[in-house]
Amino acid sequence: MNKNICFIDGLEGILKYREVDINELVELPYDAVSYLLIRGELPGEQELAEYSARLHAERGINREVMDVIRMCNLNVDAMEALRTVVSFISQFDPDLNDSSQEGNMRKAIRLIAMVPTIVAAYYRTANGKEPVPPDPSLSHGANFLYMLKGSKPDPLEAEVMEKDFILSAEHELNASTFSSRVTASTLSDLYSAVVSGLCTLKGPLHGGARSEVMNMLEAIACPENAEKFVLEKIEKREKIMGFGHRVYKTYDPRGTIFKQLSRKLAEAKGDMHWYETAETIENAVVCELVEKRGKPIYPNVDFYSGVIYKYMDIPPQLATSIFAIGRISGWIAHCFEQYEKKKIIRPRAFMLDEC
Ligand SMILES: CC(=O)SCCNC(=O)CCNC(=O)[C@H](O)C(C)(C)COP(=O)(O)OP(=O)(O)OC[C@H]1O[C@@H](n2cnc3c(N)ncnc32)[C@H](O)[C@@H]1OP(=O)(O)O
Ligand SMILES: O=C([O-])CC(=O)C(=O)O
Repeated sequence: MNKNICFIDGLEGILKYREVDINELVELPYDAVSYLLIRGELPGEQELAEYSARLHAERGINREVMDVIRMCNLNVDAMEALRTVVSFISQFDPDLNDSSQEGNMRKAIRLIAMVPTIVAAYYRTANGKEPVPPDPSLSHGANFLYMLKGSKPDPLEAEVMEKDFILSAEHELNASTFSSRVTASTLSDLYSAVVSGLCTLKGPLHGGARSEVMNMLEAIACPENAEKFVLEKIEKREKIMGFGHRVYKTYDPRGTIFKQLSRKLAEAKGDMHWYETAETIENAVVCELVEKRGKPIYPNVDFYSGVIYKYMDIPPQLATSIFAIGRISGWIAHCFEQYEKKKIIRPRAFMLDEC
């Protein structure tokens, strides 16, 4: 029997994927974490080499897909493009209607491998640049940055990207995973389930908050403006993006790691500006909400990840689609578990009263 995909202790701030703590997972390659989520066990050396080789071999996209990406970037934003293109590529998958475990695994590998290529190609073509083909010698994170920017990434940025994908990979029955699982529960195909996840991740109360955090940082611009911005928002009873969580009543353990990583990047670049702006926002939100509500609200996974993207020159428009690159392994792990159950998820309407 497989270990639970995810364990969250929202009071103590503990997160595990398949019983491995997030602080240990973040030291592994994304491919190993993806394997762990989907297969249920950490891979041995040989298994990891084989899994990575399969992922690296499936990173390319064909000309028809490139044409659709070029069409998308005339009209739609990155998440709309990603949703459309993932739906479009299903027709090229020879295993689309093979619902055996092996057929689903082949689809999973293609999806995990191709999504970063789609996001990077969308970004480059939208900015009048030629897409950069994937480099099979690079890790998941380094290859994504290479396809996005067109040059081999600095090692610290590659490491941070890899960790970002790991920290974003899985979070139990969050809204997007739930919608992927519902789709899988009808025994619909894996592409359809991933499209459901993308559609749900896009909203600003979920993964869309990551883009909104970056827009907020840009609007605030410097630490001196942060407190006033926060106080005005709270006064108007508006939400501060990147704060609060349905499950965590304490600091999100991924928030702690993202905060450390954003400080590391800031120091390496000799530019504390965005880090200090973010920290001032955090202090103001925590103090003001303790004052107003008697209890604080802490940064969630979307807050300091947005700071990291600022340091890596990633535009806000891409932030949520980059979240999806990490989260797809979690969606797929849940779909596989659901396929095993062969049971439709069909809650009753009264259950929504508790949401
Ligand atoms: C990957 C992810 O999905 S992580 C979450 C990303 N989303 C965001 O960052 C958006 C901002 N945050 C939020 O909207 C919420 O905190 C959610 C959606 C994450 C969690 O929502 P819920 O558990 O339903 O909490 P809910 O929205 O009911 O908030 C409870 C209280 O805290 C307040 N609150 C919650 N989040 C915030 C926030 N970010 N800023 C200010 N106040 C907040 C609410 O106004 C509410 O106050 P009240 O009791 O006085 O009415
Ligand atoms: O779990 C949730 O509700 C939101 C989410 O996806 C995350 O925090 O990663």
